[in-house]
Amino acid sequence: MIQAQRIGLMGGSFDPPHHGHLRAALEAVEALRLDRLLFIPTGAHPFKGESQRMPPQHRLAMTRLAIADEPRFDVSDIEIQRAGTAYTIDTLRDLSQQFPADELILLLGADLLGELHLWKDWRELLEYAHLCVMNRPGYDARPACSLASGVLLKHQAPPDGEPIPDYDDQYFYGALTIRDLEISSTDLRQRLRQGRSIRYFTPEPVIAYIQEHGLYGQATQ
Ligand SMILES: Nc1ncnc2c1ncn2[C@@H]1O[C@H](COP(=O)(O)OP(=O)(O)OP(=O)(O)O)[C@@H](O)[C@H]1O
Ligand SMILES: O=C(O)c1ccc[n+]([C@@H]2O[C@H](COP(=O)([O-])O)[C@@H](O)[C@H]2O)c1
Repeated sequence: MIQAQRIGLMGGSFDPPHHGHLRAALEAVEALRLDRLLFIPTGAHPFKGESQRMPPQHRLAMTRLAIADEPRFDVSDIEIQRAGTAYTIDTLRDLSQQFPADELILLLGADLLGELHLWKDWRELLEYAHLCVMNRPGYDARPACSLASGVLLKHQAPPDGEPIPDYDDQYFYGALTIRDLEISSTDLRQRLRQGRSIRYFTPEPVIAYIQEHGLYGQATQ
């Protein structure tokens, strides 16, 4: 009999991917005992205009290069292939059909929590996946707790007065504390535009790709 797998999902623009993404993903794999982790570069983003971002084929290629050394990591182009706006709820529906016997865990950095209530059908995300929120420097994870308690109530709230638990199979919502790494794609893009190095913030093959294709204002090599 095939054993059910625990599959982590990490959606993002990955514009470009960096070691903040990779460390967060690896810590989630270890802490949550994930068998695999899928990086899912966004297609047409619900909130971000496409003119503000690198075209999806470049973000997909850079993400593939970034994760190449870790056998438990994989990249899904499911959102890039989909026509129309790429909503996470649609991705979860599709993946839960693709992996019916497996357990899906959606990983979110704390920066996403402030806007989670604006996502399409956000309360229904939990019909398809566990949610796991990871801390991120500069973002307050506390709003997560009030939001999460709303989510928990729909399923199985902790008894009155008890704090939101850390990751626990009993609950659908979990918080995972990871090592703080103050790295963002915004900062990397800014450095590139200023002609500064992004070495050691992201794997070398990603830097080579950026230079080869002249992305983010780099001269083509
Ligand atoms: N340094 C980091 N530590 C923890 N989580 C991170 C870190 N960087 C990104 N993430 C998480 O990875 C996912 C994808 O992030 P995204 O691709 O938007 O990167 P970003 O650095 O936030 O980009 P940008 O600066 O363009 O907004 C999100 O859940 C985000 O919270
Ligand atoms: O489903 C939505 O309505 C929705 C709205 C905004 C963002 N998301 C998802 O949030 C993830 C992180 O997005 P971002 O903005 O950090 O690139 C990515 O997987 C997006 O598809 C999803």
